[in-house]
Amino acid sequence: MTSTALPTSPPGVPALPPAPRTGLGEDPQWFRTAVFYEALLRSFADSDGDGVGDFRGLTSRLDYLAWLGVDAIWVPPFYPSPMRDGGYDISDYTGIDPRYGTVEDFEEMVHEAHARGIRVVIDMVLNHTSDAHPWFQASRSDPEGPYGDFYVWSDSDEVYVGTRIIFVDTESSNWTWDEERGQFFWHRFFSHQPDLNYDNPAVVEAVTDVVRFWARTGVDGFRLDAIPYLVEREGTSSENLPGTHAIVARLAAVLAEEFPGTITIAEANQMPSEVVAYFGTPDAPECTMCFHFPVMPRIFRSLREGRADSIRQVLAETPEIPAHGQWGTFLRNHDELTLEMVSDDERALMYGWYAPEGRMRANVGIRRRLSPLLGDSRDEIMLAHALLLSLPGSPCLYYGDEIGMGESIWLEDRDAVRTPMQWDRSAHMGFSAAPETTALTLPLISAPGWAERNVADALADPGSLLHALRDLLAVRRRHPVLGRGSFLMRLSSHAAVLAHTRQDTTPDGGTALLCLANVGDEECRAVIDLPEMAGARIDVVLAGPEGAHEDVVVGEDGRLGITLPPRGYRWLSLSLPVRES
Ligand SMILES: OC[C@H]1O[C@H](O[C@H]2O[C@H](CO)[C@@H](O)[C@H](O)[C@H]2O)[C@H](O)[C@@H](O)[C@@H]1O
Ligand SMILES: [Ca+2]
Repeated sequence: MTSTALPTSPPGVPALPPAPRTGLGEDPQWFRTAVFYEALLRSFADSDGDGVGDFRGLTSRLDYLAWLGVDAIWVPPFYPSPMRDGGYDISDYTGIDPRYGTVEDFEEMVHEAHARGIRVVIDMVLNHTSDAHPWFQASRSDPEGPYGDFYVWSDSDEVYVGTRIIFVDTESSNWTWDEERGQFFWHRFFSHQPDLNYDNPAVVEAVTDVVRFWARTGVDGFRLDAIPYLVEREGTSSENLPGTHAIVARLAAVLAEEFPGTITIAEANQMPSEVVAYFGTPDAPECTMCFHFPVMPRIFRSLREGRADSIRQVLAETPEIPAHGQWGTFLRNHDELTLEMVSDDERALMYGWYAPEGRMRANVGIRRRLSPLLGDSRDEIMLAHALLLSLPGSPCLYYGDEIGMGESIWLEDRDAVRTPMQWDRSAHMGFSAAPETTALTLPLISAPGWAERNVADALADPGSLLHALRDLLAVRRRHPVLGRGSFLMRLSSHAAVLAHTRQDTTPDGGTALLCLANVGDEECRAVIDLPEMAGARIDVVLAGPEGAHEDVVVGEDGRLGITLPPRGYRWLSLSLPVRES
């Protein structure tokens, strides 16, 4: 496969200035209040009728994303790749796979996104390459050559034995024997994805140049894929090691100096106590944002237990983060619903509730989409989003979940949740203008009840899930305290009711939002302790599910009593009365 390379500066020549980000506001803190949207390029919209989604297709749908209220898109890897891991197996870091379009198409997409006030975050896979990458080909054939030390080679596979295997469905070792070189090579993921050797300064230089290369295009940020695994050491888990942090900090310093305002998002599927280190420190910052992995399964767990304890607990175990940082939260993404960060008991519960059939599982997780996971329950989907949008962090939606798209567990691996976007009822559900006989990148969902869902129908129905989610996003946008404000868990008298406040700390007291969620499937009454809010005035900002709602007050005793319907949620704005001094 050929690639289309962007023009680059020869080594030693000062980098070109980044492309201007025309159309965007000047807010360097934009990521705090942003709603992100993962647009899986190959499955989003196909402009040229070859059955594969592409940049021009994505560009043609930006108006829809702007309408929905999306502030930033995350575009998964689009680089040349043998596509044995959905593009996370890169064979050319500075090219664009021609199936996705040209350099001009990419630049046009970034430009048009910016013109609509939408930022663009691209995926950067630094831990490993495809075995088809020329670096690996050179490394295996010429051990003494310039790329000989670019990967982690060993005469023995009895090295780093304390390191867990991540892709347990397919891999039995993190080492694979290479006949050509006559040595084992190290890989944390598939055996066709050799890990780069970050102990080699030439590797660090090479990947830093790759990051510079893409930063120059004017993208707004990078999702740093699989970042905990850069460096490995004997006698450790080879995860989150100091050497790995040093490399992330170095990358951050390069971006801050040469491309200020470019954000990084750490994909570190670890417990928050470990992840927090990927924010770095004010003196040595690392990432702008880090995904918070373990809160996600706890949202799902709480809905089946009818108790909010597990969410409370994981948030209690979440450390404070430096002022420059922000969590990234999500309900689903292009991978399995990962259960790596839960206990064995919790995992068994989650499989029982959400993956009763073996085919629904992949590695350590569940390869299903949001709507089918939640039994296509509108109330549960809305409640899950109300939680997502009110807990600390900037939320990321997954394409298609806004119309309740289904899954295909008959497809292999995580392709179950990567089927083409369903835009309308035309051929190929509006995803592609390809002839009816053309095989799409993946087959469309065919199950009755799921196959027909599409954006056009949802747009035409003011009562649709799509409209309800758009309204929810609009409420969040009107309340930036949900992105910027401090977070405090509140004491609730009912186990099913999660209560927390988000508060701005301005000299006059600022604003506070009380967010309530009844994760149970029965109506319940709860009393919430708000000791410093006695007598506060309350405005209802959000109330669901729809229906009549009682007026509530914070009594002079600092308590608020409320009855919530099954799966009910409320966002209440609290303002303290001005007291005479
Ligand atoms: O490039 C390899 C993989 O990298 C990301 O993986 C992450 O997802 C895994 C689950 O599929 C997870 O277990 C791991 O901890 C993460 O780093 C990427 O999102 C995957 O699509 C990709 O296969
Ligand atoms: Ca195409």
